[in-house]
Amino acid sequence: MTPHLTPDRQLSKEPIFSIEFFPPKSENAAQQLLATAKELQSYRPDFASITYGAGGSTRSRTLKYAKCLHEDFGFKVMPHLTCVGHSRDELREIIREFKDSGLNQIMALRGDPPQGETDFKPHPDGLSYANELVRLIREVHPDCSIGVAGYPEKHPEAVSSDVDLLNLKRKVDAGSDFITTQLFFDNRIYFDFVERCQHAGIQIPILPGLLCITSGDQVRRFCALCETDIPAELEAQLADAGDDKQKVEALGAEWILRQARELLEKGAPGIHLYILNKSGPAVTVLNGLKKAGFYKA
Ligand SMILES: NC(=O)C1=CN([C@@H]2O[C@H](COP(=O)(O)OP(=O)(O)OC[C@H]3O[C@@H](n4cnc5c(N)ncnc54)[C@H](O)[C@@H]3O)[C@@H](O)[C@H]2O)C=CC1
Ligand SMILES: Nc1nc(=O)c2c([nH]1)NC[C@@H]1CN(c3ccc(C(=O)N[C@@H](CCC(=O)O)C(=O)O)cc3)CN21
Repeated sequence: MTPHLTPDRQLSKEPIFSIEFFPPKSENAAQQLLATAKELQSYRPDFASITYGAGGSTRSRTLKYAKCLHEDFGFKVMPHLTCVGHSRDELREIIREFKDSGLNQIMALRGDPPQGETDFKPHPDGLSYANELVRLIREVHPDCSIGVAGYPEKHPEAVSSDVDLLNLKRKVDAGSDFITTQLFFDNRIYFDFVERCQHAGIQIPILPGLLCITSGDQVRRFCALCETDIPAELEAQLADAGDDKQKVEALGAEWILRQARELLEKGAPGIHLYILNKSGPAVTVLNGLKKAGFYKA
């Protein structure tokens, strides 16, 4: 099963378009998520994913907002699930909860180490790698569409790109349906990755993940963490814009619109936007893609 395409999009063979939320921690942040969901509803994303942070509180928050986006806004929702801090039995229970809530897509991740820790430590009765989680989801929720993460610039912990690719292949062989990539700002990196995946026998869709930039410091911090390169041209634009939030958001949206246009022109199956619960950049990108003829008005 490929990622869920809305039926009319499938008929018209339009590329996939999906958005990613994170579960809000405050009332203000919750209002922002709701306003963004409302604003993006009319763009009919094929699915909306929602992240899963480390620890117990996120379990209920991810499920709460997954249900809200599904039931109140009609999105097909793909909750993330990570192995962090959970036993196998707990993971089975969460997968069943997703299933019982009508959620039929899951992003299967190992997960980041909790804040303040540098190494991932598996739960004593838990799972160590995402390929094991893919297998567990297949057992508990056989008809689920399963997404996994791919790293065009290599996962920071992997000793080499080749080893990382073999590990991606394990996730594919365990039964995943599609790959969403880690964010990147240089399309050549994506196209090279797709080619390497093809050589490794990976045939499922590879959906490029693009980050909606909202602040220079935030993007630098996050890119340092996941070892994503910021091209010199983008860095120069960010430096030039400094703390001018409007300028940063505009140049960021323009950058990913340009990326998205080229990705789609050259055959990417669609785009996945890391929107950070904000609608502005996504609207700019989607309107730009409509204007370029990739989506119907
Ligand atoms: N929450 C989100 O939206 C996203 C989170 N991430 C984060 O990225 C990190 C990695 O997650 P995943 O990609 O799901 O992890 P993963 O389990 O696929 O890979 C983690 C590391 O272990 C290696 N590895 C994988 N399977 C292995 C195996 N069977 N034997 C030996 N080594 C293996 C990989 O090469 C990689 O270096 C997490 O920190 C995850 O939360 C990544 C993308 C999206
Ligand atoms: N290793 C890893 N962990 C993740 O959770 C993750 C990825 N990679 N890659 C794909 C998406 C992108 N995600 C992101 C990307 C950026 C921020 C970020 O910049 N956060 C801001 C605060 C955002 C806000 O409130 O506006 C920060 O300053 O950390 C967070 C999650 C979550 N995902």
